[in-house]
Amino acid sequence: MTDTVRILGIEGTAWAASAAVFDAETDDVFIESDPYQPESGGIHPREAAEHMHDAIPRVVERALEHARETHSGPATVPPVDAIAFSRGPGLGPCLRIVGTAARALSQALEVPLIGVNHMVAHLEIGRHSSGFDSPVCLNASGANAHLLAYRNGRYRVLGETMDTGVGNAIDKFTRHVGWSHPGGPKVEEAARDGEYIDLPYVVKGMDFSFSGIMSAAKQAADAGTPVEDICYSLQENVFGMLTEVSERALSLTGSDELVLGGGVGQNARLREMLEEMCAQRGAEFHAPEPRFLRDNAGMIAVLGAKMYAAGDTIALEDSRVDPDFRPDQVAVTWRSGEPELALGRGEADEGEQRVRGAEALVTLEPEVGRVTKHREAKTYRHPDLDDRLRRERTTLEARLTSLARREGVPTPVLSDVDPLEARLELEYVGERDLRDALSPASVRDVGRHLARLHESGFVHGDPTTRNVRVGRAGRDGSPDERAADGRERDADRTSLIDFGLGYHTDHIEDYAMDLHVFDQSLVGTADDPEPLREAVREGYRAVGEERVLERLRDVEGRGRYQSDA
Ligand SMILES: C[C@@H](O)[C@H](NC(=O)OP(=O)(O)OC[C@H]1O[C@@H](n2cnc3c(N)ncnc32)[C@H](O)[C@@H]1O)C(=O)O
Ligand SMILES: Nc1ncnc2c1ncn2[C@@H]1O[C@H](COP(=O)(O)OP(=O)(O)OP(=O)(O)O)[C@@H](O)[C@H]1O
Ligand SMILES: [Fe+2]
Repeated sequence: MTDTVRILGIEGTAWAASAAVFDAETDDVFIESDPYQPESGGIHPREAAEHMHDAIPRVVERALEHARETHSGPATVPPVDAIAFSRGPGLGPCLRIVGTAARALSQALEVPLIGVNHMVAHLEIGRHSSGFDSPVCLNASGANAHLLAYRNGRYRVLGETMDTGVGNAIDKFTRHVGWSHPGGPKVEEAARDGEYIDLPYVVKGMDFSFSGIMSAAKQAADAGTPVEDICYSLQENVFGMLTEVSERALSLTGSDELVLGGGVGQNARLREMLEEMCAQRGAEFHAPEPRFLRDNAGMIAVLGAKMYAAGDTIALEDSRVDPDFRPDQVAVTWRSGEPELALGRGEADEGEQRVRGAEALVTLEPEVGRVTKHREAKTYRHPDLDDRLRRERTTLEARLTSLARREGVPTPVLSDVDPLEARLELEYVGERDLRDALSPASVRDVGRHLARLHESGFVHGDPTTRNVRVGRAGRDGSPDERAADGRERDADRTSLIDFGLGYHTDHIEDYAMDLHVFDQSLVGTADDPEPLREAVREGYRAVGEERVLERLRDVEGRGRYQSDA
């Protein structure tokens, strides 16, 4: 008998009925899958469940056969050590079939049961095959799109889609033009012959939205724009957005490793953009092989083995499936004691005068009180899109930095702007980034500033802990004067910088999103974010409207699994 761990994995959250056997000693992963292919339209939950009902027993049997064939122990010993299954997120009717099969098998073989979060499995398979320590992970799947990073025992959601998953968005467009499911590979194919047309591009901090670009794409198709041009431009904008937010996540966390997960990760253009972005900033990029990107039981078995080694099994009575299972709900038992991301590390050493942000190269001259910010070309983006974004953002940053200041929010004084060159010259403010000086008092101050912007009818757009400076402000406002208003100690006073993603709006939703972006960045950078999140709300309440905070609670309640509806 061998003592190597072998795990049987079962997957069936939506379309892939799949079973796998992972052998931890040889690192071999055997996968047997049977995809559901809708006759027309997208995934129908009932049809998908019928498919699972038929196909799960078949693929499980095939995987078990493989396990028996490769098993060296006596026939009385079970061929696998545990059964791991996707507990969610996914379509309820499909999940229940998988759950039932897994429970039955665990009882029949008398081996433990392991409940795996499908999204965490998409991430862990990349960590497993790359050997990276603590990467940021971009999950680009059908029903989801989000950025995850490990911190303090959980995978934190640094950013995510504000509406549909990325694959579903693409699939809806292809349905509109009459193509069969799944649409992603067809868009990739058609894009080869396309030319660039202007389409919306929406990122808010590390969150992003696909609804605007998708309606524009459908309208363009209805108006007779060549479909290959739309496909090409959809890929450029949608994948450009995902690449940009990934870069923001690397910049915010200080990580220099990125892994990709999910079915859309099979797209060569997406991988090319991520690869190029990472190369440009000196980070490492890894995409697992295609059979591990699309939904598959291999990733369930691999994570199952890690959980098994950590003793993370579940009792039958606790093994209910969860269609809304979020990755940040999972207690990451299999990584305890591992090193954390070195958060708070900047890209520049003390004394060095150049900082590479997510967007720009920033030259700091504190002794003369000056900062020069240059949005350099991002070669992963289409040049037309790149020119447009850099120009727009430079102009907006100049305009809103000054406007905020007039509305009483401390920001740097602007001394020069050149939109064509995407270059700004600003006053040097503060002593350090908020990321390195988090305190309830300082974030309370930020809460007040955001409320004041919103009261004036615009949003910051990217209020992260790196876009707030703390400590002695710029040239005006003597320390005494500011201390005299009795609010915060001088050391906790904050200035806002980097307004390039800001815009005018009177929608409560946009104000709530602004706060949500700040919240997520606190969650991503602080060990104990709760008191800080509370302090932001306190500060906001003092100046702004309660209904924005109410809307913020709605926004937080979203981000649930969305079916293909
Ligand atoms: C919860 C679970 O059921 C769900 N699964 C899922 O979405 O299947 P996945 O295999 O990760 O991704 C399927 C999506 O991946 C897209 N896709 C496949 N090949 C593609 C390609 N070459 N380019 C773009 N998209 C592609 C398909 O169009 C489809 O939308 C998820 O992970 O969100
Ligand atoms: N006016 C300023 N005064 C002092 N420091 C500044 C100023 N502007 C920028 N910095 C420093 O440079 C860093 C990067 O600047 P900025 O956020 O504007 O660039 P970016 O590329 O847009 O970054 P990101 O998109 O990652 O937020 C800031 O985090 C801050 O440390
Ligand atoms: Fe998936």
